[in-house]
Amino acid sequence: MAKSLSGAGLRGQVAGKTALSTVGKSGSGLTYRGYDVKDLANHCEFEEVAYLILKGKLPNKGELAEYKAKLKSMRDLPAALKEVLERIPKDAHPMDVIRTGCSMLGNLEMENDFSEQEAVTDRMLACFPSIICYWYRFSHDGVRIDTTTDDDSIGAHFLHMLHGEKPRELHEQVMHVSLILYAEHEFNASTFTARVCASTLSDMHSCITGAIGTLRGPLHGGANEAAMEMIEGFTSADDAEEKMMGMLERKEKIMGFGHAIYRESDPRNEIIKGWSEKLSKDVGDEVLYPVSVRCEAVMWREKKLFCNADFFHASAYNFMGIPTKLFTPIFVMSRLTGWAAHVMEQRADNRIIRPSAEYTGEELRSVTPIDQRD
Ligand SMILES: CC(=O)SCCNC(=O)CCNC(=O)[C@H](O)C(C)(C)COP(=O)(O)OP(=O)(O)OC[C@H]1O[C@@H](n2cnc3c(N)ncnc32)[C@H](O)[C@@H]1OP(=O)(O)O
Ligand SMILES: O=C([O-])CC(=O)C(=O)O
Repeated sequence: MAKSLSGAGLRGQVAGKTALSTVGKSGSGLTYRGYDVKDLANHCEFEEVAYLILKGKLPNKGELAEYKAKLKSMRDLPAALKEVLERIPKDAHPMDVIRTGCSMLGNLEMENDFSEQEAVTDRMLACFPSIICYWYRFSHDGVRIDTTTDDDSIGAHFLHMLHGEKPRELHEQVMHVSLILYAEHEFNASTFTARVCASTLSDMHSCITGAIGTLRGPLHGGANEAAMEMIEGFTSADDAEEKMMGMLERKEKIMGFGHAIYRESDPRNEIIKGWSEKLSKDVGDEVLYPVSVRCEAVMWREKKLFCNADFFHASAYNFMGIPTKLFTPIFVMSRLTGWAAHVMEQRADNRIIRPSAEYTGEELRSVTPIDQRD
């Protein structure tokens, strides 16, 4: 019954102001500070877009070089954080690892006051890939990796630490695109979490830790992992169609499809789909990409549901040799920019976020003494 209320999930309600992005407005599907995401994905590196989101303008060459050099210099992890990461078991979920890593960093390098908000954000941007890969390689391969690579970009740094070798140019390029597509998305659930936390005047690490926990769920960022688990169970496009029809008959939710705001398509899909196709050819894949394309066709034909940003990210990441459980942490490495910018925006014009609830419980009643209760 609650779902039929027009306000369920706060859908359609304006919960605050932002100058950071527009989602699903007519004319363009997604813009960051006035730029179409397709334009950004075609022409920019992720670090340019991070700069745009966090500092308000696209950097010129000198500003970008300086920003990248600064981020590069902050990739190493404090010894106490490495110790914590080494104690987290191999079967932990990497989203829990990055959540703990972010929280621990907040203990070691606390944001003392809001004048440090940009500095602590840059530090997180630089070292989140190190946190993920340090834990992953220690727990899975028993090695203590060097997290101070000299790779030019955050995406290349991540792939280098993960695979133990410098990534190919194609893979670095895909990481730029992927991180750009995931960077910012208005008042999605994880960003709203960050803003609620910020509205109490809490610190940046607490806001980001809460947002990571919210992104983890399969209805939000976790959908890229869930989509991968589904498509790798299909042996061919025909097999995918048959099994999906069964899932739809059983009214199962199909991860990587649908959206709370977009009605006809997610503008990020066609971009990542194009790169997934390119990577599929590159690795000589004859199953995963055709399976994914068939899933898209079946969902549209049967339900008018379209792929969201997560669906083709699954195959794209898989073609680059990225383990499925690291998919959502990559989303974190990127969305951190949007989250932090929203925290800064909330702080700049704050009122504590505290909505009201429609009470559906018992009428007022009095306490029965404990020895008289059933
Ligand atoms: C980066 C991101 O976070 S993008 C989102 C990632 N999440 C996923 O891919 C998870 C799968 N998708 C979903 O669960 C939903 O589409 C959400 C959470 C994204 C949006 O939820 P809502 O805003 O409630 O969806 P919406 O109101 O459009 O749903 C309309 C109907 O379509 C159904 N539907 C929506 N998505 C799906 C899906 N993926 N599979 C099957 N049915 C679906 C809903 O169940 C609903 O039917 P009902 O009214 O009979 O319950
Ligand atoms: O906007 C949303 O609800 C979910 C989403 O696509 C995102 O956060 O990228």
